[in-house]
Amino acid sequence: DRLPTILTKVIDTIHRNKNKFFEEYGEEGIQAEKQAISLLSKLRNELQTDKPVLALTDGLVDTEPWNQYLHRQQRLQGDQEPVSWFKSPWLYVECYMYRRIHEALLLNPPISDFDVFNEGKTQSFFESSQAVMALCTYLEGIKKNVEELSESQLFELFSKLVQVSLWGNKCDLSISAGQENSQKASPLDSLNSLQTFILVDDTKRVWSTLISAQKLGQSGKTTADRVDIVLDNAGFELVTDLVLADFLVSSGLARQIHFHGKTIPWFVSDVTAKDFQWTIRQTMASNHKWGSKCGVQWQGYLKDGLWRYHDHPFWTQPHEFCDMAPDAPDLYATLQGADLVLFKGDLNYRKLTGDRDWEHTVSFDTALRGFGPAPLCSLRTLKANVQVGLQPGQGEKLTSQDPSWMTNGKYAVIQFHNPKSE
Ligand SMILES: O=P(O)(O)OC[C@@]1(O)O[C@H](CO)[C@@H](O)[C@@H]1O
Ligand SMILES: [Mn+2]
Repeated sequence: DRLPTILTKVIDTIHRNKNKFFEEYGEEGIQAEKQAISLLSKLRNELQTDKPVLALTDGLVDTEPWNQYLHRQQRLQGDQEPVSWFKSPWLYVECYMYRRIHEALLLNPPISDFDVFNEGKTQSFFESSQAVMALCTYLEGIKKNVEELSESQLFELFSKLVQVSLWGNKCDLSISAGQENSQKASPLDSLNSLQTFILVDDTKRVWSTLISAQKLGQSGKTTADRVDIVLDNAGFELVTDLVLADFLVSSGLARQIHFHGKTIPWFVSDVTAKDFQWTIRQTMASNHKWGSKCGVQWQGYLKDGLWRYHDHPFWTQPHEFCDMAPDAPDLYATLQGADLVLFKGDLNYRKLTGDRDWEHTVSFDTALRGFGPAPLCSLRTLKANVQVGLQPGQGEKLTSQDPSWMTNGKYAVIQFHNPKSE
């Protein structure tokens, strides 16, 4: 239901920007706009009428892996019928739609790098600005006396900011098919009342991992070397991740944070390099004292190499993460350098667990099927029907109380896996 609506909005966005393309590129811009819309209308028709999934033709670095994946699907389903939209795994065709949107633009220079989701992402940031400033104010308050805090006080703050980042994942524009979905109130006030909606809470295990990774650093202080954050959505969610990352670095819990974003516009609201830089610049430019102080600090962390931003085409392919070691060994090796990897959001959870119809009581470790480059934790609000690691009877109870618990975004998990303790 959602995908055709999203495609229609994409077409409308391109059309609304016709004048901008004309001003920038003249008649060539108008031709590109028409061509891109025609490709996207064709795509919508293919999707709605269960046509075969087609090979990509745009010659990007990931075109070949995508086309190989199509062959893989074809082999899996047998060679009688072509792989088509309704008869293929949801995870695969949903990812494929976003890659085809990118292809439609890429094949049409000069508008190839137009981000069709940019308007929604920036709007969602501006609509959350009060909540953003409340978070920045809170963070600056913590940082004033962070040196004097005991380990248990640090744990309390860590747990709180993990939850803020967790609930930040409610604000995604894909689940709402692009409808406005921002954070209006300060999330800090509602953490207590949201606690009962966290179905699995492994925060203490995450904390123990961070603490046991503390080594004596060059500064003469003990710290873990590196925490990686596999980002999800721009807008409010990204700010919650930056706030958590700032806390980790400024409290000395981690020396470095590596962020992982997307190379192309993805699932409506996911973070690209441009969104990442824009969000930090925008926060810096805010006329709120603590907001701009945070923005300046974040820019400084990037300049000093304490924060790094990476992207890799694997994040915008349809593969489950247990395929990462063979299919993207360089990315797997990068993640192996982290003391802890945080995976944000629902799509990452689907890829961690392979989006299978697991029994809810199957363990997270089992569902990962060997994926474990480093200790890892999923921070995810539930929006798709896969959930593992629950207690016996927990899933049944939820189904009877709230039948759409797996998809309505009201529930969440903080789920941890340590490959070293297996
Ligand atoms: O990964 P996110 O941003 O938490 O969620 C992405 C999402 O909204 O998009 C799909 C629905 O179209 C689902 O995978 C999931 O519910
Ligand atoms: Mn997302």
